[in-house]
Amino acid sequence: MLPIPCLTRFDGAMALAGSSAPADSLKTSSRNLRRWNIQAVSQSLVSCPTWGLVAAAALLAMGLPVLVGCMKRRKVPSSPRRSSEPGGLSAALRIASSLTFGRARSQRSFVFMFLLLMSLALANAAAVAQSFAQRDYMTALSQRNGDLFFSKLGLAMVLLAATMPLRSLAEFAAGGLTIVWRNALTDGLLREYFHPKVVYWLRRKADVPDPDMRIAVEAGHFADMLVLMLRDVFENVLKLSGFMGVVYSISPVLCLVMAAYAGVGALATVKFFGAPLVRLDRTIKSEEAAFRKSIARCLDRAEPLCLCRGEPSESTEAHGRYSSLRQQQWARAFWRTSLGTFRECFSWAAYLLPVAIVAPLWLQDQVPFGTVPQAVMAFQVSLGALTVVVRKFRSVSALIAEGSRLEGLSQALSKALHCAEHPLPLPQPQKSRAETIGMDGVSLTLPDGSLLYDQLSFNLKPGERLVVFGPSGAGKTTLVRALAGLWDGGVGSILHASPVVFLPQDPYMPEGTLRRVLTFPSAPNTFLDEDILAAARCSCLDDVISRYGEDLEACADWEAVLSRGERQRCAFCRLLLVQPNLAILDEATSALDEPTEEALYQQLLNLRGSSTSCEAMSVVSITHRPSLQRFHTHVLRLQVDESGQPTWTFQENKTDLP
Ligand SMILES: Nc1ncnc2c1ncn2[C@@H]1O[C@H](COP(=O)(O)OP(=O)(O)OP(=O)(O)O)[C@@H](O)[C@H]1O
Repeated sequence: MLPIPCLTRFDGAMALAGSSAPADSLKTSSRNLRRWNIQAVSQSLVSCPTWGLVAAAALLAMGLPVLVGCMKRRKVPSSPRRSSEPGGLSAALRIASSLTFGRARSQRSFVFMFLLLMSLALANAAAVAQSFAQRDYMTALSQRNGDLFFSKLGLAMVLLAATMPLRSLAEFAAGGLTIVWRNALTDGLLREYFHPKVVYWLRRKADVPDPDMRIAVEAGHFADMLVLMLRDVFENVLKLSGFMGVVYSISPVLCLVMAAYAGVGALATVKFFGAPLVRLDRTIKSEEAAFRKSIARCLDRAEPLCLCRGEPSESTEAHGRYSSLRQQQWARAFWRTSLGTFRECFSWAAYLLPVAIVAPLWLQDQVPFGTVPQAVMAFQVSLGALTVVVRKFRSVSALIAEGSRLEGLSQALSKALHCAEHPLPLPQPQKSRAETIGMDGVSLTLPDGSLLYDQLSFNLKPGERLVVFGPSGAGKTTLVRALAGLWDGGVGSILHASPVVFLPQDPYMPEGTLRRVLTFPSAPNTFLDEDILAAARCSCLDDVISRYGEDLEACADWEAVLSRGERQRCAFCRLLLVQPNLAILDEATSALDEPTEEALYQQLLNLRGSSTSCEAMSVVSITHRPSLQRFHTHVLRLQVDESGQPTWTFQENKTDLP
């Protein structure tokens, strides 16, 4: 039910009018009373010190936060982290428009938007009709016309009843739209995030510290707030179109005053509170994410942290982050308080102005009494619609902050996608079977421009195996990165066989079953159970599979329960199952004892590449252990000469093969 707040202000006059005379003499006596009332009102307006006090208090309450806000503006603490998020409103608008008109739009979102718009439009029409019914029953009440009063009251109740299902429909449409938009946002971000090699480049190149939080939490929150905002805008435009006409029909002056007042309010809000609140919201979001990540990281790396007794140091770090976050939160609390006070003062006018302008019209007999509460209601609703920015500014600023963070992630993903598709030098799959790896004039550089190696060239034929030696930091892993397309500094040409399997020193352990761990990243039903178990035994994993009763569906936190050597053997099992044409092992057996390592390499010698039926698989091994040399046909040595320049030698291995 819409409010009728000014009724009580007129009940004294009504009581006087009602008790003074019979109905036919009412007009004359009430005219006298009205004259008396006008005098009384004007007298009290001029003379009563209370009014002056109220006005002074209002001015002070409105001015003080703005004044303190101006003083504090310089004191908004700057974040210790430099944010690379794109600019606020435009970024949020870009995301919103991509959901509505861009790639992420869907037919279902239009259906929900249509339902939302229709239900709000009908509910609003019912509310306008209700305001007229209200005017009539209030007038009937002042005239003591019981029949008219009850018939108009009945009409108002029918209109109210019609509004209820329309409001439920609007609620449902808003909920549906939120889900559709959240899906669109999350799907788009996830698709890019899991595009091959994008995660690597996102971590290396982009200053986006918390993509997980943005995708998992903020995308949903943004969709939620965007729908609420859209609903508010729809609702307020409709209200405005309905009730502003009502206000204008009652008093054009009131309509003008209202528009001017709303304009000033919106401008003051955006100008004084806009920039600092949006900036603080954005900074707090980033710092909260960094704070959360620093705590989660300690849990992830719990064992090494406890072993090096690093808790006090990490605790100091976490408290430091939190204290910076707290400063930002205090600053935001101040600005929000100022905004809230301003909003309160601003809304007083919705009670005072229409009464002050329309009551004299009734007192001069120019409008019926019901017009006064109707004017108050229409004024409040229209002013509310015009000042939606003032009222909802906290949500607007949070929406802008999250929109800009999502746009920041989207831009970082595009950049990472570009790097993933254009690494330097660009490794190409081989065209002929004459070689499994060919490097021609490859020079790799570090981000600071220093040279790792110059004009590196060598070839391996199918079945040949290369071992790479070199001191720590010589660039052995960087060579693997260049082969995998994970490097962006260098020139030259690289060819390699396909399929190729990379085995890093610290292999990736997925969540889930033992089957998934032993076959990752192949689909679960790619291999037969007996083949998986046989490959696990060949990888010296007998202990692990018997510990789980040879149950491939067993689940555990594999990162935590398997030793590093066991994890390396799991990765080796994947290699035995896939049998690619080329395997690249970067210290992939470094955690194993020598007999186990040699047993695994012996297995490699027996493997045949998946598409070369007669040739054995080619292997590139990076290691610090000279004992592995005898399993390889060629040796590449990366060194640094006396003058500090990187050099390399590539030779055939003359030692006897096992
Ligand atoms: N993303 C990067 N940015 C800057 N420098 C890097 C980056 N990655 C590697 N480096 C530097 O490149 C050099 C070679 O690193 P790489 O990991 O290839 O050495 P490595 O020979 O494999 O060493 P180790 O035997 O210790 O594993 C090192 O000095 C390292 O600090």
